[in-house]
Amino acid sequence: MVRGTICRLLVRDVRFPTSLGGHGSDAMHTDPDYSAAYVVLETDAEDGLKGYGLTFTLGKGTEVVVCAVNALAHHVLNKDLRDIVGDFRGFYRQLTSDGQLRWIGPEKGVVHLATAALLNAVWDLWAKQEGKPLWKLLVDMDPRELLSCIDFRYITDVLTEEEAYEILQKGQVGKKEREGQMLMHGYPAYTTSCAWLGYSDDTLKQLCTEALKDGWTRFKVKVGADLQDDIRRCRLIRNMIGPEKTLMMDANQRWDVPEAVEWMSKLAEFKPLWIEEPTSPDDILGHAAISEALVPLGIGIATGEQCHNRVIFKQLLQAKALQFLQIDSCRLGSVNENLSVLLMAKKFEIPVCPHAGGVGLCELVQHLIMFDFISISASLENRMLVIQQK
Ligand SMILES: C[C@H](O)[C@@H](O)CC(=O)C(=O)O
Ligand SMILES: [Mg+2]
Repeated sequence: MVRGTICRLLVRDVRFPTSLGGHGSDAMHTDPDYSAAYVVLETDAEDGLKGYGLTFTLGKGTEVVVCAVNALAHHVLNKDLRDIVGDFRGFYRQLTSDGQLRWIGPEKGVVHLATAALLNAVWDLWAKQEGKPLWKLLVDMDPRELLSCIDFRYITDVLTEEEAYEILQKGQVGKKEREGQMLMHGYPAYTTSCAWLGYSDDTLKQLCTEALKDGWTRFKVKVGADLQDDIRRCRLIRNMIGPEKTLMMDANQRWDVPEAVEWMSKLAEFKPLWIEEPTSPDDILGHAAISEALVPLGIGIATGEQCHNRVIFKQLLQAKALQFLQIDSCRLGSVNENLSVLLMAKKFEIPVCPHAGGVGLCELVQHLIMFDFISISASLENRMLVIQQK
């Protein structure tokens, strides 16, 4: 049973100097310091449990997100946790509809990252009070209760609550077996850790050798800054992993639409499963055009790590602009909004391969994707998550 009134909210600016080693670097983010705005919620309940939530940032931006969390804090403080989760849709909408703060969103940018951090902390607290990991809380939840956490505003033209209910009802079949499968075998994963853009060829070779030794079979390489470098690095990694293993490429929004098509046509010989974020995350029709040109070459489009909200995902799906959908546990408005995107992806039969890798993301996203497999998608085909290589 959920319990207690939220009596304290702490938010910390946590940063790691990853830029010093080029870790996490790509064609647009050459000096990322992996960071997080980290929220801790305390209640007056005697159990002493706390809710921990975060959103991922790249360094200096963290102080701005911390400010936004503080600006939203009054929506959470002194609230009874039962009232929050008892009307989670209403609470999500209260946060995202703040009459003054929504002007600097709405449901996008810094204020939405702050919403994600706060709501992630609420979900964590709820799961802890129920004595379950988050994925299990979601899996065990009655479909109607689960749907009551989702704000369907702006997406009912593609997914009504009743359709979502039918999806969840169908997902009940074989649920126990899939849960057992997850506990026994886990979820398929890939690594990006060998091939950040700032790494030398020697580092790439060394990390790739270690990854192969550790049994990795799916690899992602950063591309997009210099074509000749990309050709050399992609050849190197493809030669090392062989023709059978899976290779993905990630351009982190570097290109114009025609440039993306031209560039990827030159990298097609390395047989990438997908090109990720080929252009601006806001350019839905641009993604559709790139997809139309590259799918015949066997290259899918993956995007989502910088998609603001469910509306952008809705339109990407409507426009057939992506073949792999990458939710982000800390950019969308927490579990609430991620649930709506998982359900839309199921309706369009597009596999979800979440974005992760940054501070806390791999840990968070496991819960969402396990729930997706057990209760929604019931499929592992063309699906994987990303885990940090040790
Ligand atoms: C700046 C981040 O490291 C970014 O490159 C992550 C990313 O695009 C990914 O993991 O995918
Ligand atoms: Mg990416």
